[in-house]
This record gives sequence, structure tokens and C-alpha cells, in this order.
Amino acid sequence: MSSRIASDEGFITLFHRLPIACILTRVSDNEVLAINPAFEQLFGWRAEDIISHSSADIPAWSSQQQREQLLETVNREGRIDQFETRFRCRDGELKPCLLYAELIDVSGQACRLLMAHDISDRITSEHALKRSEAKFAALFQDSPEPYMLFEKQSAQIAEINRSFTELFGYQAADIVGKTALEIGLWRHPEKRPATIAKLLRDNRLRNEPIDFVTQDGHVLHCEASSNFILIGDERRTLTSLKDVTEQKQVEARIKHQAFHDALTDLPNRLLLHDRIHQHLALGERHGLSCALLFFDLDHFKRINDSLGHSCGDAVLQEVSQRLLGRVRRADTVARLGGDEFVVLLTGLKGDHPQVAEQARLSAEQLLHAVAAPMTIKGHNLQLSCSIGIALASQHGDTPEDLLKHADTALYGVKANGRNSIAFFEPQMQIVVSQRLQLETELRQALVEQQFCLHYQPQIDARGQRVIGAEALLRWQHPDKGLIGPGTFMHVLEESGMILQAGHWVLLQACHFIARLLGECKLAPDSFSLSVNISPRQFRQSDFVAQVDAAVRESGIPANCLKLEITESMVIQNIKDTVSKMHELRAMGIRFAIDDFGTGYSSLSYLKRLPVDLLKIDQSFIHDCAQEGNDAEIVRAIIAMARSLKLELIAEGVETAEQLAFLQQQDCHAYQGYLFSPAVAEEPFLQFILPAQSNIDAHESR
Ligand SMILES: Nc1nc2c(ncn2[C@@H]2O[C@H](COP(=O)(O)O[C@H]3[C@@H](O)[C@H](n4cnc5c(=O)[nH]c(N)nc54)O[C@@H]3COP(=O)(O)O)[C@@H](O)[C@H]2O)c(=O)[nH]1
Repeated sequence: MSSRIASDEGFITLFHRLPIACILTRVSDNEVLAINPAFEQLFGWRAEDIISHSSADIPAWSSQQQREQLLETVNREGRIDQFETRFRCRDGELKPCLLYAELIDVSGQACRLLMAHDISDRITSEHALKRSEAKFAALFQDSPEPYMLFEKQSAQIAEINRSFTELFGYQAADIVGKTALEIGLWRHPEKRPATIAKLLRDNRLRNEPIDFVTQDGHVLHCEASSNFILIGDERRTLTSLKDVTEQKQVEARIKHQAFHDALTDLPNRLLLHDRIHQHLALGERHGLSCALLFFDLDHFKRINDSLGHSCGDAVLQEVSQRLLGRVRRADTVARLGGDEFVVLLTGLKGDHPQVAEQARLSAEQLLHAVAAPMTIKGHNLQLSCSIGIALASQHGDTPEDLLKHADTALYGVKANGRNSIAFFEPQMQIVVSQRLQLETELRQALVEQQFCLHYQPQIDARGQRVIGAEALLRWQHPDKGLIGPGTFMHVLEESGMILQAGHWVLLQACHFIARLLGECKLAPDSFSLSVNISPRQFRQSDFVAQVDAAVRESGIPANCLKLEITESMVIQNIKDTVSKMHELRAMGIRFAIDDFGTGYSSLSYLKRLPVDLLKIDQSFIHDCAQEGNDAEIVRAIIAMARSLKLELIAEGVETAEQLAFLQQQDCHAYQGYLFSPAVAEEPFLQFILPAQSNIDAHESR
């Protein structure tokens, strides 16, 4: 401290105690008069390094230019606030400082008091902030997620990033300064106030589902997350968006698939159930009724089996379109699977008879719609269908009951010949339960082997010789005794159990032939056993292999086995049938056309078939001796067989007159009650052991 200012004691004390670094210089010659301890401590300089030197010479200034600038301002204006510079410390470090300088009078001398405030921390944090702002800017711009920055107050867009531009198509120049509403970003602007309220309440948004619209008008399903942030002094809303459009579409697809049939895209059972539920509730409220129409395409399996599944699928699609085309928008057409469709007619008004009448009229229209000819993959088809109807409240109050009762009514239509409609009636349930009971018992019968074969002899009337037999299925029911196939064959067919039963029959028949040839010493050329083959059995892709295996396993000559098929079976899929017949024929298996005369009886298809024998149907035999139409038909069949060089056998021959007529026409082979009904294995053996003596014995009875 210079002696010339030492007398101003109050100032000196204050000067030395000030916690801020101070330096005092004389204006007239710029000589440094004093520095305080805070100065020494901050910059490391000692008093002797500084005091008495001209301020231009002191080493603390890092820039003379700045020093002169500062002095000039202070001299001119008497003071300077916040002059930023760097002071060199004794150890060489340049320390950022904020300088305050003022002209003061100290003991009558004009002096400059310069105070230096260390701003190293502020500069460091400013740098850190700058770095973090730069990082934020880089993150914001380069983020793969679309980002938007809004002015908090005005909600104007302040910035968008590249990903936002890529996703939405907007360039920053197009939208900065505008609100999302102004540019039409919201798909549902009416939802914005609630979303903003939520943001303000929670101070953030997390994965808020919002639909936006892109610049070119596409809808984007997004999840938006928002936070308030401070950038500089500005309060901003930072919003990141997650585009979940694809995810939503996948979810929607999965949901759609869960409630719709994949082939026709019609509602499935689940959705139908839901719709029935809704309409029952609505109906109750508004006094309206609804009706359930349960559809089944008649003999649809034949289309699948004969023309293939892709054709069957196309038929189902065509039927679904026809049904959709005939109902109102409020009605539902559903597919439950296979060839089962359900139509839910809704909004039916009036009392019970009026509602029933509306349902009946609609059902008839739908029946006709299905029955109109259709061309599927080049095939001209004409279908028919059966419809069972259940009416809400009259026939059920729940979806389950209505579906069950419409199905029961459908069963009633099918039992009465199909191609028609029927309303549910309580007694129909008895028929359904009986049918179910029969099906259950038949399954049990297959497991417990309650089936057996009976054999009806086939005779050559010229020598009364047994030339063969027809194997006929019987069911040895544990309570009801022996049951003929007329009672259960259709159930085996419809349920598919015929495949297992038919295979069993085939094996049994082959083993029976083996016993006849082995134990009874029958000559293979003198006897054949006929086995009835059901259409479903024949259509199996491995049918030929099954027959081959049965023949091989039993070790019989293949020509002892004769397969009986019907004309209708051949017609259903002539290509496949003929090819299988040729394969089996090549193995030595023989074929008979059963019930001949009742079907197409066409020469043209008969010529194409590898057939050995025609069986004249018993319906023509019954009255053939009366010389009426049946006699003519029998004559025509015999002539046809002769021209095609086919064997013949008449079935159902019950009287000597019938046999005499047949023999007059040169048809000598027959089977029927006249000789014997079908009998069990043991009695059958009596006819052929020894063959001739048994026939004699039979004649003498
Ligand atoms: N797929 C299979 N179908 C089979 C099998 N076993 C039988 N069937 C089919 O059932 C139909 C009925 O058979 P069934 O009740 O045994 O009747 C046969 C004879 O008993 C009966 N018949 C024989 N002679 C007479 C007669 O003089 N009068 C008269 N009223 N009926 C008589 O005819 C039936 C044999 O007919 P068909 O088969 O046309 O030769 C039967 O039609 C078979 O289709 C089987 O294992 N698999």
C-alpha cells in the first residue's frame, strides 16, 4: 500500500477485508497503489510484484488491448460493469474474470478501483451447458425416433428432427412456428384438449396412443411421450413419437382372424355368438326379435371328394357371397366350419306368427339363392341346402339354446330328405338324441367288435350250384339282438365310421374266402365272395392299397373277391373311380355294379368301366313275372349285359315265378329268399360242404 493513501484508514480497512480481488491504481500515472489479500490469493501475485508498478507493466493483464479499452471506458464514463477478461496468475494460468472498475477519490487522489470476480466456475458450467446443449441437439437431430419440440406456452412447433421429417413428410420450414392443430397433424383434433390436460396434470405423457395424419394424408398410429424441458431460458415441450401403425395393423389382423373364418372372411362361431347376444339384448329393449337360420349344404362332401378341396373351397366362397347378397346389412352371415353356415336375421317386428313368417320368407329366398346354378373351375354345379330355424324367445333366450335348436331343426330337415326348411319343434330333440345314442352305441360296437358278417348264397339255377355269396354286415347288439344294416348303415356313412367298419368287413371277407378255399377245399375258379363298398370307403386315397393288403394277408386268389359298387358312386367321380378300378382289376379283383337299373344305366359309361357283372336290382325282380314295365326293364338290362359281354345276377328273387321268368330270359344266376336269406358262417358252410349234397338237402326240405 502506498504511503500517500495510507491515511484513508476506513477505506484501507475495507479494501483489505473485501472478499473480492481488488487492485487500486492512480489515474494520473497509472501506478498501482494497492492490491488486497483476496487479489493475492486469487492470482498468486505478491504485493511487491505489483505495487508501485505501472498498471501497463503488471503481468496480470493477459491483453494490453483489453486493459486500454477498460481504462478508456472508465476514464470516459467513470465506471465499467461486467468487463470480461482473463487475468494471468503467477503460475501462468489464465483465470476468467468479470471486472468492475470505478473512479474513486482516495485521500484526494483520483484512483481507479478495479475488482475482479472469478468466473471460472460459471465459465466451466457454461461450457458444460453448451456441450450438453450440443449433445442434446445432436441426439435430437440424429435420433431414430421422431421428435418434436414445442414452445410450452404457445404450443407452436419450435423444432423437428430428421426422423419426424422422414415419417411425416414435413420439412422444418413448413411447420416451425405453427401448432400441430394448424397443420392438421391430429387425426382426431377433438381428442387434443384431454391429452393436453393429462400432460399438464402429470407433467408428462407416456406412450399416449394418438393418431396423426402425415403431409400426404396417411394415418399413422403413434404412441407419444412428452416432457417439459428447459432449453436456455425457454420452457419447451419435448415430444417423442413411436410409430406403431404396423403393430396396430398386425394386432387388428390377429383380432380379425380370431373372429372370422379364414376361407370366406365371414364371422366365425365366436363373433356370431357375440352378435346373437347383442341382438337378444337389443331386441328386448326395442321390442324386436331375431331368427337363427342354420344351413347345411346337401351332400357337400361329394363335391370335395369328387372335384377336390380347392373346388369345395370355391363353392363355399360362392355360397357365402350369395348369402351375403340376400341379407340386410344389419344381419349376420357366419360360417361355423365345413359346409355349415348360420344367418342371423335381426330387427324382426310383430307377434310370433309374423316373426316366423318373415324368417320363413328369408329362408326360402336363401334356399333359392344357393340352388341357382353355379360354375366353379369349369364345373357346372347345382347345389341344394337344408335350413333349420330357431326364433328368439320362442325357441330360446340364449345364443347357445338358439344355435342348438336351429341345429336340431336342421337335423329334422336332413332326416326328412333335405333341400327344405324346418322350424324347431321340441319333439325333434328326441330324434336327435336317438341319433346321438345310436352313434355312441355304434362307436362302442366297433371297439367291442359287436359286428359280424352274414352270407347270402348266390346260385346258378341251371345246376342249383352255389357259385358265390354276398357278405352282409350285421350288428349283434347286446340288448336288441341281431340288427340289419338298414338301421345303422347311414349313421356309419355320415359319421365316417364306415371307413373303419368297411375295412373290417373287407378283412373278414378275405379271411372267410381263405377258410372256404382251405378247409372246405373250394376251387378258386368256382366261387367268389361279393363285398359291398361304400362311396366314402372307395374314395379313400389308399383304398387300392387296403384291398391289396387284405388279399395278400389272407393269401387268397384276388379273383375270389368281388367288390360291389353302385352306379351313383361311379358317376360322382368317374375319373378317379375308373382309375382305381383299373388298378384293382390289374390285381385280379372283380367288380359288380349293384342295384343296376336304379341309376343312370348308361351304355356309354358302362363301356368305360372295367366291370365283370351287373346285379339286377331287386325292385325290378319283384313284379317281373307280371309282364309289366319291370319285365321290360329286366329284359333291357339282360340285353345290355349281353351286348357288353357282362355277367348277370338277379337279386331279391323270392318266388319260383320270378326265377322262371329270369331263366326264360337266359339269366340263371340269382340270390334271394327263394334259396336263402343271408345266414351266419356256420349255416352257410352247410350249403357248400359238400356243395352238391347240401343243395340237394335244401331242395328236399
Ligand atoms: N358298405 C356296406 N354296405 C353294406 C354292407 N352290408 C350291407 N350293406 C348295405 O346294406 C344294405 C341292406 O343290407 P341287408 O339289410 O343285409 O339287405 C340285403 C339282403 O338281406 C336283402 N335281400 C336279399 N335277398 C332278398 C330278398 O329275396 N328279398 C328282400 N326283400 N331282400 C333281400 O337285400 C340286401 C342286399 O342288397 P344288395 O346289397 O343290393 O345286394 C345293402 O343293400 C347293402 O348295400 C357292408 O358290409 N358294407
